[in-house]
Amino acid sequence: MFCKFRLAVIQLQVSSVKADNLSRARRLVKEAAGQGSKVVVLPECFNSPYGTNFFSRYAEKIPGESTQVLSEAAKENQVYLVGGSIPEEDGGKLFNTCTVFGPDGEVILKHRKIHLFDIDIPGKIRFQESETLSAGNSLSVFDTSFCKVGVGICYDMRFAELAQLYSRKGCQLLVYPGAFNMTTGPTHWELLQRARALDNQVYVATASPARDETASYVAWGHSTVYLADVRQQIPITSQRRNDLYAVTSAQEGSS
Ligand SMILES: NC(=O)CC(=O)C(=O)O
Repeated sequence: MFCKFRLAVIQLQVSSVKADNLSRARRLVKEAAGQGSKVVVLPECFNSPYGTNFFSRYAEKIPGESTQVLSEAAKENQVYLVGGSIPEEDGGKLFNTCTVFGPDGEVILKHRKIHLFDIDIPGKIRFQESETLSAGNSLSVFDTSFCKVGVGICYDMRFAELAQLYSRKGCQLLVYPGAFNMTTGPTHWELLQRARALDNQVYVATASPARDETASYVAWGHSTVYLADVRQQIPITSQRRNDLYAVTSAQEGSS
């Protein structure tokens, strides 16, 4: 089942002042809901600058200050709120974690970034999330009154198998809070979203922090929604040769 609804992606200005980030997010969720949005998506690291030197300083337990704000914003505005991500501290480890809240303000999902962003492009960008973060180990799907949704965070979008598994689980919308940069953004950000949408014939939505040229990590921006609504016309789901190939999850059978 898929019902029509309005989705908002919030390209939030993220500063080094956590309280400002939280109040800005709260105000914009209200504004999006006021315009009829039923599902609202915040960017990766919406409460903290994005950088390995910031994660431990901004990290919180869940539930904590930031998720409390998200819960209240979801409830006050009666929306499903995909709360971007925050640095989470749990058991002495740090994670890059997305929480999702229902219109009643209850948390319905916690997704920890599965694929850590470790890249080294000489002369351009070196970023090693694994220096401070641990990876999550679960696929994350939630139901809304409109459709089923699969969640990944930023680098997770590069892994086609994850999107394929979400699609096979019945997701018609994939959301990726993300923060690509000025090197990978221009070449891959849009291309990856279109690829995930086209391969799986699902909607894909991404929310990025707004670009801030003074930040240590300059986000590419360009939050987007992509649609590949050709399921009937080009029925690749039923044409798939499951007798020849398969994508399986180590969690298969347990979910
Ligand atoms: N920031 C990320 O997790 C991913 C990214 O910027 C990229 O894949 O490029």
